[in-house]
Parts: sequence; structure tokens; C-alpha cells
Amino acid sequence: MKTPTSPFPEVPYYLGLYPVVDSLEWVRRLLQAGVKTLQLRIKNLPDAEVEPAIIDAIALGREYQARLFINDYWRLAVKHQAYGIHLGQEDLDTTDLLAIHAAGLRLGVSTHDDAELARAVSVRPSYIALGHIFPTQTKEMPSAPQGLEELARHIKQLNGAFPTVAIGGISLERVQSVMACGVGSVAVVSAITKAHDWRAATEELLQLCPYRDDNHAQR
Ligand SMILES: Cc1ncc(COP(=O)(O)OP(=O)(O)O)c(N)n1
Ligand SMILES: Cc1ncsc1CCOP(=O)(O)O
Ligand SMILES: [Mg+2]
Repeated sequence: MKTPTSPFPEVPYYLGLYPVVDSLEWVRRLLQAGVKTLQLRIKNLPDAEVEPAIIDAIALGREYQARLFINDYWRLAVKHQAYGIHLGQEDLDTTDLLAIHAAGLRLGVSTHDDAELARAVSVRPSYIALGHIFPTQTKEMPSAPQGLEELARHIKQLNGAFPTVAIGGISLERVQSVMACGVGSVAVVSAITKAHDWRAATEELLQLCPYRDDNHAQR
């Protein structure tokens, strides 16, 4: 893993509500609903198949002045100048971080434990994701949920040096307890996409997890 000699571009500490969705349709709906930070997470398709959705999602993100992160497809994200990219720990071994950095894209990195946190810190990404916090039905996880105590411990350990995003099993009912740990953002999938009324759920989540543009309030 070749690491850039300077940090990845900064993002606000309080990125706010951060829905992670798997289609252009969801990207459009959520932007129209006022979401300002989101991720397009399409899994395991050939680049050529996913490229049209990535191009359109990036264009929509720009139109709504939102922070749209692309999961996994870093080459396409660089090619089409996305706002940012989200990568997992395994991705770090196979990704050209120097190319992402040179292109000026923001980078978010997943972490699940102390060792992964240390590795993420060494990359100096734009934000660090911490999870999974609670059991989740959305993704098969090899590790146990971290829980709130571990989340709070990791956030304290980072001491405001990086914006943080909590992910995994975060329901509407759990958001406040997650925010109380000092995290800057809450990433959700099913709390929105499986909600009985996704608009109402998004509205409530936006209120509970506000975006703040005062860069690095924690630093
Ligand atoms: C905000 C956020 N946090 C964590 C993840 C998980 O990313 P990754 O470990 O790369 O796993 P996949 O999402 O690719 O299955 C995420 N996507 N977003
Ligand atoms: C992509 C991902 N990475 C860690 S947990 C997760 C899924 C989160 O989905 P949900 O909010 O439905 O638990
Ligand atoms: Mg990934």
C-alpha cells in the first residue's frame, strides 16, 4: 500500500445523515429530500455495467451540491471526478491511493477494530467509518458488532483528528444514542430503504443527525 505524503482533502466533521444506497433512483430521491451526504454502493458488477449509474449519480450530486461518495469503483470515481470514494480495508491493498489523492478526491475508510483503525489513520483519509455498531441484516459481517462503548472509545482515541461515521444496524430509535458517542455522521441503509415511509424516516433522521458546515468543529 503506497500512502500519499499529505492527507486526503478535508470534509466537515459533522457530515450529518449519510444514507448508503444501491441505485441511481435512491440517489435522486434522497437528494430531492434534502440529503447532503450519501454513498452509491453497487456491489460486484463489471465496471462497464455500473459506469452509467456512476456518471449520472455524480452529476446529480453536483447539481444538488451534495457530497456523493462512490463505494468500491475507485477508477470510475476518479475518471468522472466524484466528490469522494469509500473503501474497505481489503480495498486498501488493491487501490492506487496515490491516484485518488492526485485527483483530489476525498476518501473514507472502513474500520472494525483497533488494528484497522491504526491502518486507516496511517492513510490520513478524509473520514473514518466505524462499524458495524449493531447487528445488521444488510451485509454479512465476519466480526461481532462493536456496540456503543467501543464506538465511544474509538472516537475518544481519535481525539477529533478525523471526521467519523458510524455504520451498521443504526435504526431511527438508535440514532440519538449513537450521536451521543460524539460521532460526526451516521450512515444508514435499511433505516431508510426498508422504512414503511422512507420520506418521513429521512426527514426525522436529517433532524437527528444534522450536517454542520463549520469545518472540523471537533478539532
Ligand atoms: C460509510 C460506510 N462505512 C462502511 C462501509 C463498508 O465499506 P466496505 O468495508 O468497503 O464494505 P462494502 O460496503 O463495500 O461491502 C461503507 N460502504 N460505507
Ligand atoms: C455496508 C455496511 N458496512 C458495515 S455495516 C453495513 C450495512 C449497514 O446497513 P444497515 O444500516 O441496514 O444496518
Ligand atoms: Mg467496499
